[in-house]
Amino acid sequence: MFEQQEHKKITFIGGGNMARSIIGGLIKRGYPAKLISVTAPTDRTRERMADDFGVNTFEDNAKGANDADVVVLAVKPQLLDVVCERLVADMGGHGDKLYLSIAAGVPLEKLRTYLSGAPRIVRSMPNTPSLLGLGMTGLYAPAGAKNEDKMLCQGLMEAVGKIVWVEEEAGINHVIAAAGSAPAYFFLFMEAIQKEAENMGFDAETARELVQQTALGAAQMVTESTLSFSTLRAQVTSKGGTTAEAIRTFEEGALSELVAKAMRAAVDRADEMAKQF
Ligand SMILES: NC(=O)C1=CN([C@@H]2O[C@H](COP(=O)(O)OP(=O)(O)OC[C@H]3O[C@@H](n4cnc5c(N)ncnc54)[C@H](O)[C@@H]3O)[C@@H](O)[C@H]2O)C=CC1
Ligand SMILES: O=C(O)[C@@H]1CCC=N1
Repeated sequence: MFEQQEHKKITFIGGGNMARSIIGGLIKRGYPAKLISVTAPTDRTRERMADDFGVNTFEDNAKGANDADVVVLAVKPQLLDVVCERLVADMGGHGDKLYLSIAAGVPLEKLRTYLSGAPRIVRSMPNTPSLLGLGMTGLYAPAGAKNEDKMLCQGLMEAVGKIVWVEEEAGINHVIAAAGSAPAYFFLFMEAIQKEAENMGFDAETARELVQQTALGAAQMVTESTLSFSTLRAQVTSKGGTTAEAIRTFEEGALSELVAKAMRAAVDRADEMAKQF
């Protein structure tokens, strides 16, 4: 998978949770650490990146990005304008580099403005399971983007999980709702089950074990089966049994509607961010 990227140097601007997940996933897949650089303002972040993954680190964004082929924009959305403008000013231009943004809610046209008209920009929406090579990333490139650039970004993100291209930029916000933010939904659900298992008398460790092994088993069943989610659910739900009562309780609480509302709230927030940042 890395043939075409063998000589590509990647610099991550920002070394937070998401950059860490992608870098960890790349290293796990055998991407050479010496080709990866990370910039971050704090010593601690840079030290952790160097210690954990053996990548190059820089305090100065432009120094880190100067000889990169691909610059991954991995700072918080609200910092992107300042960070990008400073970056191109310090590099003396956009350098015709390929920029891959992972930021939620910052439209490509705004990125292009912040990056002084850079012609090669791809947007992506990854998620943190990338760290384990189990990421799910949405990618968007504008009409006219070079196929070579698209394939490079695809190859990078495929190295840490699965990818899907969206035709319209708005699709990136739908990927946020269904995948980028979604690990947190599952964690929340697990937190709730663990909490009640503890209320029922299990110690925290046992409660966690009950939840995590069940979540892992369920996710693995979904992955290995061609059956629909609802069929798999039906297989657990004996007529007149315990699961039926639990599911009825979820339905009474309109769980599906609540999930839909939460996903729409994530999209709305991304739309709002697009106006702000
Ligand atoms: N956390 C997640 O699950 C996901 C995050 N994203 C996107 O990834 C981006 C980063 O998010 P997180 O990693 O969660 O945030 P984070 O807060 O963990 O990381 C941001 C990083 O940027 C660094 N930073 C701050 N100012 C900087 C500067 N001037 N120059 C260079 N680096 C600077 C910080 O030190 C920090 O390491 C955001 O745009 C977010 O929308 C996208 C998908 C999923
Ligand atoms: O919460 C956020 O805004 C980012 C984007 C998707 C996951 N984390």
